[in-house]
Parts: sequence; C-alpha cells; structure tokens
Amino acid sequence: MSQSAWNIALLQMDVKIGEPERNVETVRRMAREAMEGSERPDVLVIPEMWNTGYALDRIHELADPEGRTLRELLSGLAKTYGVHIVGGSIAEKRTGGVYNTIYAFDREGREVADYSKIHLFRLMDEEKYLQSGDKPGTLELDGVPAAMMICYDIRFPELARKLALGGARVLFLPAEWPHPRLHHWRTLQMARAIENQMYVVSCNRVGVSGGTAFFGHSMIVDPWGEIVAEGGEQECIVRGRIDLGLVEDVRGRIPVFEDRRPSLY
Ligand SMILES: O=C(O)CCC(=O)C(=O)O
Repeated sequence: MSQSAWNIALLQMDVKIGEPERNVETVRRMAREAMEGSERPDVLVIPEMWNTGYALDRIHELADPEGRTLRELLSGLAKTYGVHIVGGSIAEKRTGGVYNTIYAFDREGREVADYSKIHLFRLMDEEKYLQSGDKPGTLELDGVPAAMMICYDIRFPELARKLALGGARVLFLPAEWPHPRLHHWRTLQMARAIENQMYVVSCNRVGVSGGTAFFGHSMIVDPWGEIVAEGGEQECIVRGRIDLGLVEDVRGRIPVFEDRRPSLY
C-alpha cells in the first residue's frame, strides 16, 4: 500500500536535561494529546536526544542500554495509537560507546528502521562523548520511501541528495537546535526541500538547558519550499498535512534529477 497523504504531528517538547523519567512522561502525555481530536495523525515525530538532553558529562550513566527501555515504550505507543513514530533520537549505550540514535516504528508497533547521527556537532562537544553512526538513514512507511537525518546533518547537502536519489520523498529531522541560529535552521530546511524536491519534516525542542536556549520552530516544508506548518518557541504539538503526490508533481515540472551533470562536478 502506498499512502497519498499523511497528517503529521510534531511533539515540540521541553527536554529536561539529565531527567529521562520526566522526559518519558512528557512524551507519553504529548503522544496522547496528539491523538486526540478529529485530525488523527499518521506520523508522530519527537526531538533529538529527548531522553537525556545534552547532559554529555553524565551521558554514559544516563543513556538507555541498547535503547531497550525506550524502544519498548515507543513501540507500545505506536501500537496502542495505530500511528507511525519517528522516535526522535535517544542517547543509547552500545558496545563501543553512546550513540545518538533514531528508532522508527510502524502503526503495528514494529521497529522498521534505526539511524545513528553521522555528523557529530563539535560546537557542542558531541565528538568528545558520542560515537558517530556509519550508515545513512532510510525507511519506508505505508510503502512511502523516506529518510532520516539528525540536526547538524542538515548542513550536509551531499547526504540529503544521496537520500533523495535513493528515492526518499520525505526527510525526517529530529533536532536540538539552539539560538542564535534560527535563520540557519529555517533556511537550510527550505534549501534541502527545494533542491531535493521533497518534504522536510523537523521536530526541534524548546526550553533552556545549561544556559542554552532552544527555539522550537519545528517545521513541515513542502517540495516547493513552502512552509506547511511551523511552531513557535513554546512547548506545543505542531500539526500539518502533507500531500505525497506533490513530490512527483514538482519533480515532473522541474526535472532536476534528470538534468544533473554529475560527470562535471
Ligand atoms: O548546526 C547547528 O547550528 C546546530 C546543530 C546542533 O545543535 C546539533 O547537531 O545538535
């Protein structure tokens, strides 16, 4: 089955640094709230590192071993509500260290994909505490090819292009992106959406942690670069509907992929 449209709900939460249990309660509450009302979402998206925040100096003690507890939680929520979940990213402990990893689940609660952030953000010392993943993030939901990146990854156009050439029609982007780079955040998502003619669906956190203020502005950008939905700076659920047929329409009108000259650059 290939779906023609999705209702999306972005759980733009305030992540409490170093308090996984409180953050679990927030995710449970916001997932429940997202499912209320007439426009039931098809997909829920959660921010980056939502279990721990950037408690990097304690990350080895706080990270979820193999992501076991949180994978069970997210799978249970997906099954209970009959919704796909792109489970933000979590700090998870594996052999070799702590990874910043997205797990994704389908409406039956089956784990369908995982992706560990491959570009670690040196401005926030990630490379000192985290291990980087070594494969791009692809998934399929309702037969729709999609992709996953995390926060800083959006600065790497080569990665988004590779995922689009691989067939992705929607790019999911959990993030913890702070002030003062709101202009970069919005512009980079619009650019990736326009140049790859795909939806970009991001979920950023809000709140202040360790002196850093996170601005939210979770977004859904369509393949023309138009903003379908955008959050403010408070904790909230950002909702929007995406028409998956628009991807083929835009790709047909301006055939960027066919017009590429990769032998020249
Ligand atoms: O690239 C940026 O400006 C922010 C990236 C970031 O905060 C992250 O990857 O966690």
